[in-house]
Amino acid sequence: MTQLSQASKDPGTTFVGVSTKMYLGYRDSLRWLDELRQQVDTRPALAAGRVVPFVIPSFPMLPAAGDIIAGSPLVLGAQNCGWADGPWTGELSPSLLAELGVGLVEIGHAERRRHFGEDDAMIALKVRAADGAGVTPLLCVGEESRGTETTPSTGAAVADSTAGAEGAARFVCGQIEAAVGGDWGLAARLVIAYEPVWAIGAAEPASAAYVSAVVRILRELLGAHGLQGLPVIYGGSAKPGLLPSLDGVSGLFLGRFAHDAANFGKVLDEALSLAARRAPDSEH
Ligand SMILES: O=C[C@H](O)COP(=O)(O)O
Repeated sequence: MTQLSQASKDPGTTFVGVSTKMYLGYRDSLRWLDELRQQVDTRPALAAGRVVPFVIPSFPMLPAAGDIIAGSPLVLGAQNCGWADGPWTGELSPSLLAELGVGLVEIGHAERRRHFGEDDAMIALKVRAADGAGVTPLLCVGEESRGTETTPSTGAAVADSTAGAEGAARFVCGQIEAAVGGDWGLAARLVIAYEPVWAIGAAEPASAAYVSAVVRILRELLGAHGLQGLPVIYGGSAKPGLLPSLDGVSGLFLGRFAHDAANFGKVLDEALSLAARRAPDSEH
């Protein structure tokens, strides 16, 4: 069992992760990974495991990244996977990723759904294969556009920062159900990255009120399957300052704004402060 799958069984765990997507080349990735390791090494409170940091570099970086983060609490992730060994030219099997020490793998990221035609059937195959190889699926879900609710009398847009949250939560719950083929036992082994598509690559994240509302309703829906405590982290232009304003969200999945490693450190501090507040007798 990977460090991540053990940690993810505790609903109090906070995840702080970052993907480089295709933003960094090889040398820049090495430099950045060194900086990220320093950010983690200078925060010994991470050893308690209540905050789990993870890093998801490009595929070719995985062996070097494994060496750079060895012995640190950082969990290594991959940005995608195939669903089988064998005649699948250009793919990477979950079993190979497991051999490289990968603890979690992104599946169904919005960019893969949009640009590479990944559909629910492919995503379900990947989720099952990753789980079978012992690599925790980091299932990426999120609505395409922010819902706009209108007042019945005037048709005017409701000026409510949580408008559309219920529709988004229901859509996301449907994406999760499709990704596990209705097998909620499998869903229990996932980490969910809730990433509203419209908030990815933006200047600002979705509002804290909106994200908290979507995740709250999502947890109610998941509760029908005994999964209200499933780890659900937020991604989409996340940056320092966001995590403390969220309610009921299990952490952040950072992108561009953590390509400055210092920002990753700032979010780790925020996560550690929240964890310390929940466990006042901790060593933090
Ligand atoms: O993989 C990370 C997410 O898609 C968020 O990326 P972003 O923070 O650059 O919008």
